[in-house]
Amino acid sequence: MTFSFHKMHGLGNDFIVLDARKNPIQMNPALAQALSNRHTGIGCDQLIIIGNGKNQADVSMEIWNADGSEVEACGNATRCVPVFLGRDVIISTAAGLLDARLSDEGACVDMGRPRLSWDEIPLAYAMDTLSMPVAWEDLKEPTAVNMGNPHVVFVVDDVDAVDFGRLGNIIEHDQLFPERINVNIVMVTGKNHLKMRTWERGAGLTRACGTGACATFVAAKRRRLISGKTQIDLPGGRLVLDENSEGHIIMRGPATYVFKGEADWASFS
Ligand SMILES: N[C@H](CCC[C@H](N)C(=O)O)C(=O)O
Repeated sequence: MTFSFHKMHGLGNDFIVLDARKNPIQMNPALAQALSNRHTGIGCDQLIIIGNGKNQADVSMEIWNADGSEVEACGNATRCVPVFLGRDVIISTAAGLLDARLSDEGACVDMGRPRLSWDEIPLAYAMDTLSMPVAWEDLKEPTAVNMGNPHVVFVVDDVDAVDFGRLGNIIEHDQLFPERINVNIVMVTGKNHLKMRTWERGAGLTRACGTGACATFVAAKRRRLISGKTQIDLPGGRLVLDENSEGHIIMRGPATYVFKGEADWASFS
């Protein structure tokens, strides 16, 4: 039985997009992992399933990491949905309703309000989340932010000098994080200008992480490293972050449609 898929990416954070609005798809961890595998499958950082929305949502969005874990939010994929559909949309996700609109650079999305208390991240026990009293070698005193998914943000002098492939993996799986964690490192490169990298929960080092950029913006603002609209440079390119009058995080940036493909479900069982 064959199916169509669409390859898209947000600054190189790449996705397999499945349109399940006419034919519902029952995804599971093993199948998500098989489809995401870059050697034996189609290959992606995350698998995105677009379904029919209900109530005020135009569509629903399911997000599966390459390791097969289903997660609550994906900023770069949220920008891809209006580009895929060719119109502005309200998207229902496990993290709530998201407003995603086409824009000159690709898309502009309202990623909602960050959650900042230790039990909303979540952490395994109570702790100040602005400057957490913890360290992993030279990465210390991070800020924790939940953007629908959990993040920690470390401020460093040089993001390119960090052994991030090793440390990111260690931190992701630390028992302080009962749901694991996305790990971000950031440096200030100018007034309201940051440079960052992300080790993603369930996907490892990626070219960009949209919710990571949102969490990093929130952390930098809380630490008074920036004030107002901010440009953030990620390995795959640039995002523009701001906060609206309701405290929602607004993210603008590219979203790219690459190609449509056909495959057979039997190849991934
Ligand atoms: N790895 C993330 C999900 C994908 C987020 C990222 N690709 C983005 O653009 O926000 C997690 O496990 O929470």
